[in-house]
This record gives sequence, structure tokens and C-alpha cells, in this order.
Amino acid sequence: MTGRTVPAPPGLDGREAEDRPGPRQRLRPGTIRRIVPYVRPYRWLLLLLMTVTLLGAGLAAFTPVLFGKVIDEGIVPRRMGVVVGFALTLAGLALLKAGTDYVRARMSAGIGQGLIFDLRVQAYAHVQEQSLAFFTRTQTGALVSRLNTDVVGAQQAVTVLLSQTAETLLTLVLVLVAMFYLSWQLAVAALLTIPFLIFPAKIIGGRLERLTRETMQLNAEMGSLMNERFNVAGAMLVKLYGRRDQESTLFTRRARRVRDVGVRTDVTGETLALVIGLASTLALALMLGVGGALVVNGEFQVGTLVAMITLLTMLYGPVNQLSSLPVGVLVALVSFDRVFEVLDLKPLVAERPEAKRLRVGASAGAAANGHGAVPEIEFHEVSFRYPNAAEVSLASLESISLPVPERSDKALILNEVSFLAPAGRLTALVGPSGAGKTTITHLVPRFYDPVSGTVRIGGHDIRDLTLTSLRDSIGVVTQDAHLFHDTIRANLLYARPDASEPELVEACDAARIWDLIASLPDGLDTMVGDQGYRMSGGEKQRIALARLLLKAPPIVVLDEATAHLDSASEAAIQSALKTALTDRTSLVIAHRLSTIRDADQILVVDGGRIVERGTHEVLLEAGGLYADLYDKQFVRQAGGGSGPTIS
Ligand SMILES: Nc1ncnc2c1ncn2[C@@H]1O[C@H](COP(=O)(O)OP(=O)(O)OP(=O)(O)O)[C@@H](O)[C@H]1O
Repeated sequence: MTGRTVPAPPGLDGREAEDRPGPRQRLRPGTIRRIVPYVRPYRWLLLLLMTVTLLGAGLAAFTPVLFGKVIDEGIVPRRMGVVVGFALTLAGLALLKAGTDYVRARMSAGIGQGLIFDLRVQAYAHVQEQSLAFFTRTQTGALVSRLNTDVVGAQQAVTVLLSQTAETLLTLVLVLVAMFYLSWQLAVAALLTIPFLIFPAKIIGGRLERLTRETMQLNAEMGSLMNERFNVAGAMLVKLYGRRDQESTLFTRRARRVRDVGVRTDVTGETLALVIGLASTLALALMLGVGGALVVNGEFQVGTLVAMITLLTMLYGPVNQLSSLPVGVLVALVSFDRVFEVLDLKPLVAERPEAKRLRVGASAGAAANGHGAVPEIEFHEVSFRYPNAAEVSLASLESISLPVPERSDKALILNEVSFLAPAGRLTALVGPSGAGKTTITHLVPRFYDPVSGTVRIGGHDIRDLTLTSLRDSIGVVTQDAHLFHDTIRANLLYARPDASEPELVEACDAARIWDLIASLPDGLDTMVGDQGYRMSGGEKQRIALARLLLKAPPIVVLDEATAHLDSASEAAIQSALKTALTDRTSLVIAHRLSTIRDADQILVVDGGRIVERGTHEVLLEAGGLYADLYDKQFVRQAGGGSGPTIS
């Protein structure tokens, strides 16, 4: 974490600080050094690029000298042969210059795009390694913008820094050499005008850099808003609460900021160009006056003056570029820095270097085949609190800045939780809302690590296991099972890409969803819609169960749906669950009476502690919190039959 200040964007209440300060982030030290490894793979291409650039710059500086010569030695003395000879040479040089420019463009594009590709792929892989906490805190739009806009900006650092600087410097030197060769007096006069170009560029350029950074942040905020509102869940919420006008106002406000900063950037850029244009025209007038007088006095040939003036115009281009180069490079380096910020984020849940593979069987029967047994899950005095912003993400990716820093001494969500979920058995978690049931299940696949205590699977501390082997052995089905915007088939194959058609059908059948899929016109090739919105909640959960069955993990973590289902769907889910949980060590946040009755062990969670444990009958008898919850929820709903909840 860098602890930088990020301007506060509006919250849902629509409040927005209109006069917030522009971001004044500075480049972190070491950024340039860190770029080197990214450029290294392109060093030969870069060398070629430099060579071609050198040739192009040489040709460009030589051409005006030829102009002067054709006038003084061909046109003025009226020697036709010399004129034709020079004209042909000029044409040849022009062709050569076009050729070098083309090669240069290709090289530069190849290097630039290659760099964008490398950075994006690395950043994407790195983001995937982040813990769940990172994703719960980060605004997707802001993150996507880092991988889109900033990566492109970063690429410019390399092309601008290397290609343009080399060309500019070289042209500058060669033009000066040519000028001194033709007339050292005029060359010195030209040099004296240069500071008039540099100072305005320096002052205005600094402002341009700040504006560019602000533009990036504002664009990311505008993008985040669209990202949140343009998905089904967001769009539904906007419609249900009739907030279209407010949404439009919010968007207008953000778009207006992008516009305003855009106007300021454009005006600043134009002012810079204008000042430089003015200075160079004034210098040209000076040169024309002094040079013209020398020609009139016969001290100077007219061709030499033409060559000098052409060279002068060529001098100001590079000088201008060179003076604004630090700004351009700085702007681009800022992008690199912003990408590095993401790459520097340490995943909160990381694999130890000496981590071992977890070897477990797919089911209880697997032990007999020598594949290892279905493992037990053990929580030993596990305490946990959710990490705060500073521990998991970048403030600039959260977008909403907090009025006061988050306290790090937040109360524990889980407090010394200890239990054993026996191998191949069903352990049910029940308790009031917010008790910590979901949190317990999140610690099993290491979405988070406990603050203290140990979670063990098959006797191994899960922090000693490789993340892949751990997660391979756990199947998780949440209440709102997520499906990717693709076909049912693609969603199922996500669990096991090599599954055959009969295996897919078998899994769907076992999850009691095959009849429905078979009745769809496109069958398994039906698109599920954004986040699976074309399927009902129960259907989505059954597809998720089919996906889990294809994965065939020895451990299942399940959050039962709380929604009331009709008796046919309820029966289907019930039977699908039975198949999914058989012979597996399962931890189920149970909402259904039938699941709770089937459970080998019920853990009653309250206020982050396990307050009661036992079977349904034993707990009812004890007359504690469980009996209380049961009375309130189940007895009341007993007449309704299926789907009562106990949370
Ligand atoms: N990502 C998070 N960051 C911070 N606090 C969280 C986070 N997720 C949950 N909490 C808090 O942790 C506590 C326990 O939440 P948890 O989701 O585990 O409860 P639960 O028992 O599963 O509740 P429910 O039955 O309503 O789903 C709650 O007070 C909740 O506000």
C-alpha cells in the first residue's frame, strides 16, 4: 500500500465533491529500473529500430543541404545537368527515407504492442492470484481500466522514451552539424532562440502531466459506474427502485468531469503548441531578416539561406519534442507505475514454497483403490476477522475513499471455533443471520486465512498444501451459483474440460436437471444469459450441482438455497443433493429440515462461536438456541412442508 490520497467519487447517495483536488501522485522511485526486464526481450528489435532511426534522421538532415546545393550550384549558374542530377538524388533519398520510416513504424508497433501484451497477460495472471478479499473490495471497472488504458499508456513510455528520444536527439545533432557547416554565425543565432521554446514547454508541460493523471482516474470512475449498472443485477436494482433519473444524473456528473478535465487538457496542449509555434515563427523571421541582409550584401549565397531556413524549421521540431519529452515520458511512466501498483499487490493467501499436494480420493470407496481416503475437516481454535482495505487492495481501486481510515482492530467474526467434520459425513451449520456460517465455509478452500488457529484437511494444515490440490478436492455450491455467460455445456465443462457427452448427461441426470435441459430447443447448447439469469434460482443451483458432480471432489461445501420452492423442485433439489453429498465430507449451511435431520452432526453458530453441537434430536432435547430457532422457524412452517429455513 502506498497510502496515497485518491479523490472521493460519489456514493449511492449521489453526493459528489465537485471541487476535489486533482491527483498529485508522484512517480515512485525505481520505476524506470523495473521497466528494463519488460524491454529486454525486444532488445534486438530495438537495436534495429535505432539503426533505422539513425539512418532516417541522417537522411532528413542531409536533404536541406542538397536543396541549398541545387540552388547555388545548379539553378543560379543555370547548369541543367547539375539540376537534373540533384533532383534525381533527392528523389532517391526521398524513397530511401520513406522505406526507413516504414520499417521504423513496423518495428515500433511490434515492440509497443508486444509490450502491451506482456504486461496485460502478467497483470491478469497476478490479479487472479489475489485472495477473495481483493475482489470483494475492488471496483471491477477501476481494475479493468488498469489493464486497458494504463497498460497502453505504459507501452508509450517505451516507444516514446526510446524511439522518439533517439530520433529527436539524433536529428538535433545532425541538423546543428549541417547548420554550423553552412554558417556558424547563423547557427549560433538560431541556438540563442532555443530557451524561448524550452521555458514555456516546461511550465505548461507540468500542468499537462497532472491533467493526464486526473483524466485516467476520472475515466476509470466513469467506467466503474457503467460496469456496475450494466449487468443484470445492477440494472434490475435501478429499475426496481425507479432510480433512472438519479442514475443519469450521477453518470452525467462523472461524464462532465471527464469532459471538463478533457477541455483543460486540450486547451493546455493547444496553448503549448501555440506558444512554441509563435516562438519558432519569430525566430524564423529573425533568421530571414539577418540571413536575407547577408545575401543582399553578397556575403551569403541564396541557396545556403534556403538550406539554413529549412534546417531551422527542422531544428525547432526536435527542440520542442525534447523539451516536452520529460513530460510525455513522465505521463507514460505514471501508467507503468499504476500497472506496477497492481503487480506489487501481495496476494493475502499465498502458497508456501514447500507446499505439498493434498492426496485424497474422490469418494469413500476410493480408499480401497489406493487413491487415499476422503479426508476429514478440522477447525482448531480458529479465530478470524475480515482484512481491512490496507491489507488487501489499493485505495485507488476501491474508488470510494473512506472518510476515516478503516480500523484494523475490528472485532473478530469467528472466535476460537473448533470442530471436526468427520470423513464422508454431513455436518450442518445453522444459526442466526450474520452468525458467521458463510465465513466458516470460506476458510475451508482458503478464500481467507484465519488470524489464529488452524484449519486441517486430512490432518494437514491447509496452509501447507498447494492451492491447486486443495481447491481441486473441494466443491463449493453457493446460494446464488454463478454461471458464466456461455452455454450450459461450457459451464459444465468448466469443471472437467475432458468430460464426454454421456458423462455430462449423467451428471445432469444425477443433479435432476437433465429433463429440463433435454426439453430446451438447444439442449446443452442453450445460452444461460448474463450470470445465468435465464435460468431460475433452483435450476441454476442444480446446474451448479451437476458441475460439482463432474468435478467429483471428496469435500463439498454447500450453502442451501433459502428460497421456497414448489414441491416438485424441492424434491428434485433434495434428491440431487443426496447424490452430491453421498460419500463426501460435507459442510452444509442448512436451511432445510430434511438436510438438518439427515446431518450426522449439527453445529449451531452464534456470534462467531459454536454454541451447541449434536444431532437434531439431542439438540432439540437440550432446549437451547437450536430448539429456539427450530420452534420459531420450522414449527411455524411445518404445514408448508418443504423449504423452511433456520437462519
Ligand atoms: N467480506 C466481508 N468483509 C467484512 N465483513 C464481512 C464480510 N463478509 C461477511 N462479513 C461480516 O461477517 C459476519 C458473518 O457473516 P457471514 O456471512 O459469515 O454470516 P452467515 O452466518 O453466513 O449469515 P447469513 O445466514 O445471513 O448468510 C457478518 O457480520 C458480516 O457482516
